[in-house]
Amino acid sequence: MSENTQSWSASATPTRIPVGGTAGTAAYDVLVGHQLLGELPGLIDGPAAAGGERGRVAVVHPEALAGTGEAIREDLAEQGYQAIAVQVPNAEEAKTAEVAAYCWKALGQSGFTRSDVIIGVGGGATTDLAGFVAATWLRGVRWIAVPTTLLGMVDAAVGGKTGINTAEGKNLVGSFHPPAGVLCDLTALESLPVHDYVSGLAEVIKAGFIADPAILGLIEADPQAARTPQGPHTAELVERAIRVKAEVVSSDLKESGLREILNYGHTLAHAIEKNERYTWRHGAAVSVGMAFAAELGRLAGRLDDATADRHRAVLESVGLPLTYRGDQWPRLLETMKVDKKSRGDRLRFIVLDGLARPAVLESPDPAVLLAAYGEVSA
Ligand SMILES: NC(=O)c1ccc[n+]([C@@H]2O[C@H](COP(=O)([O-])OP(=O)(O)OC[C@H]3O[C@@H](n4cnc5c(N)ncnc54)[C@H](O)[C@@H]3O)[C@@H](O)[C@H]2O)c1
Ligand SMILES: O=C(O)C(=O)C[C@@H](O)[C@H](O)[C@H](O)COP(=O)(O)O
Ligand SMILES: [Zn+2]
Repeated sequence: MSENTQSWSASATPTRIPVGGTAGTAAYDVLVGHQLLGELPGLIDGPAAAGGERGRVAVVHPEALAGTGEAIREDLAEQGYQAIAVQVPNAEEAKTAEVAAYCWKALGQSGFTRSDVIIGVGGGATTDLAGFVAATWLRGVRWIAVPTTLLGMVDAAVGGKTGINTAEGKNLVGSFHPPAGVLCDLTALESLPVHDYVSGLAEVIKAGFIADPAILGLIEADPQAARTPQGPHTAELVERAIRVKAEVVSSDLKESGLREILNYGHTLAHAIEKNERYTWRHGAAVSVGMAFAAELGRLAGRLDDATADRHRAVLESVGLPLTYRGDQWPRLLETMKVDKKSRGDRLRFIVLDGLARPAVLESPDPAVLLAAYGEVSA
């Protein structure tokens, strides 16, 4: 499907979800609506703008959004910015040290200074990369996220976790570097292939299990409708999931405690992604990871059967996977040991003590881990 180039014309009032500044970082808003690109100059110039000379802007976008990236660059150039477009590979192929170095080169060659701004336009892979490049260039320049996937809007673009993968694991190199603003134009979702849209639903469902069960009710009421951006509850699902994330990261930007709940299902998910050389969509891996975490919670005596079973039902109803290769357990276990939640030799998982009651499970019995994996093995 061809991309759906976003428009600059005046918008109906968007929903504005505030994200509080912590750890010395500035607060910002996540806007959800349509035709939001008119907000860009205000965000680029920042609160201290004196109406003077307009600086440099780099629009980082994936191949799939070449038209959108160029349209944004042209519009910014017409408004007086020295705008460059930096095209990067689609999906996880962009989250590498080589692609980050390519972006640094583009910034260096255009004379990018500390008052200049990066705009990441694309899915979570693109905004993770663009944010990481912003965090590292000159030790940190401002950046704006324009997420164009469901997953990017509800999760990746919000909260300032930026980074790239290495051969040893997912997101192993990165920085906490919040954006100056996030523009979620729901129109962009219309060109997203269905499997990418459904992948994003995994993070929406995660937000439902860890904090906002109303999300689960909206999806369970009509799972087929939830699979498309035309569904009746799309805006509400997007906004509810963003509010869950915004509330968590507003109080714990650097993951010293509460923020770990956003990693529900991710310990196994990241191991699967690495095992598949990052060819699986993140949301698909998170789906299997949540099915596993539910079994782990149940077998550890923490989670009731009804809530554990509800994971399988709701994930399956929208077409997300529940199983992974049984013979891969030893490799997955090795990879999970370098998960960022691990401390020394102690594996740590997020489990549920009940619906919307996330908690940490420390050093689970290896037999329980294996039994939980048995429940999601194909
Ligand atoms: N930083 C965080 O807090 C955080 C949170 C969740 C996920 N993530 C990361 O996000 C990434 C996954 O993001 P994703 O699911 O958005 O996938 P993605 O960024 O890989 O995008 C999926 C595909 O869709 C294309 N695409 C993007 N927008 C499109 C559009 N509107 N129309 C057509 N095609 C479009 C992309 O080019 C890509 O090929 C993973 O790397 C994951 O680790 C980060
Ligand atoms: O924002 C967070 O914190 C999350 O854990 C959200 C996750 O959905 C996301 O995939 C994140 O990138 C995982 O972070 P990591 O620190 O485990 O790499
Ligand atoms: Zn995730």
